[in-house]
Amino acid sequence: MHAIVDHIQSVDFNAGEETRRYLDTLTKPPGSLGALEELAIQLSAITGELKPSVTPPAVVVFAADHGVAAEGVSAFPQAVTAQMVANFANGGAAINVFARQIDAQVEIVDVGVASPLTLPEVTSARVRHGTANMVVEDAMQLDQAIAAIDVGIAAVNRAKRAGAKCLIVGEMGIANTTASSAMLAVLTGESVASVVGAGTGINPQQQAHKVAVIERAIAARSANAQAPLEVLGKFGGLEIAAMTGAYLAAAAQRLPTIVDGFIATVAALTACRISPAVRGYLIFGHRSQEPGHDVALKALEAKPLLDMGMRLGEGSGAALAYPLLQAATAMVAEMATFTDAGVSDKASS
Ligand SMILES: Cc1cc2ncn([C@H]3O[C@H](COP(=O)(O)O)[C@@H](O)[C@H]3O)c2cc1C
Ligand SMILES: O=C(O)c1cccnc1
Repeated sequence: MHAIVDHIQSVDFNAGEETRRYLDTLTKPPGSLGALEELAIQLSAITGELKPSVTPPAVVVFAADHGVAAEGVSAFPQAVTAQMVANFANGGAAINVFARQIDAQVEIVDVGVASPLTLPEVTSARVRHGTANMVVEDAMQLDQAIAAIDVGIAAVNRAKRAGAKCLIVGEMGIANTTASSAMLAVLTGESVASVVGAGTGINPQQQAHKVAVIERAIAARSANAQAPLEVLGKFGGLEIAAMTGAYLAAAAQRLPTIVDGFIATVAALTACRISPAVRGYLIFGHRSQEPGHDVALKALEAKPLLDMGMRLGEGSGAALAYPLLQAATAMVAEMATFTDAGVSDKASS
């Protein structure tokens, strides 16, 4: 991890400004393509190129289990994590469908599922068989969090070597909205009640219980909010750590990265707390319905591209946003300039 962190440089703001000036020479009123123009500017700052490509994209989904599931914080049992990994391997999950739609290669990585799994389609990189219950003890040890971060780094390096020009990171792990909510409350100092949501669909009574479970864990663990790795180790998940590593590696590789929903954004916040320069490489795909997502987005000063009322994870919202990145790059590469098209660039007064 440390070698990668040392490698991360700020995005190239000069390349971004060059694209901003070029966009004003294209045959449209200046700024009229709104957020698409900002996206083009960011993609240039990330890659250092005026006309970058984001094709092909790669999807990496990290799966792991959570000891805190034993507290009854999810609407679904822990066994669903492994069952969904098999579903990913068979190509039947939402992320498989959306990945096919955008011609993305998909890698599924088992970084810590609790039960045995032997699926040839799944990369086996298990750091431990699920985390411990954060109410009782630290979810994992610091060296395990770092090992899981390294799993994420390795996966991104593989995607990059395979030719990926854009990264989409997803997760699967029953009870991971509890882990993410605990991390976010500690990292931001916001109240637990303000970041907790229904996750897979618990009722208001179960949600009050989820808040109480997290409050008990936070009181018992006494983490230093200024130490992101410690917060990750005490409350996080192995897949959240791997996602954190993936964002660090993507920044080191100058790979445009689309952040998915709530869990992904908490991992992104963790990566940015480890290395603030990561922020410039991140594009936020959508606004999740999970209430903590707004808190996490605000902490990152991020504005998501889509608002679809989704609350799934897996990288689904990021995959849906990907065509907007393609549109931004096509706009820069293919639109005619005022000079080329013989169109007057003077607004009449
Ligand atoms: C069938 C199914 C597919 C999923 N795909 C993603 N999640 C999402 O739901 C889980 C988080 O919610 P909670 O904290 O309430 O358990 C994660 O696995 C997340 O990826 C799923 C959940 C289920 C049940
Ligand atoms: O936004 C997400 O990532 C999310 C929300 C609820 C359940 N799983 C994931």
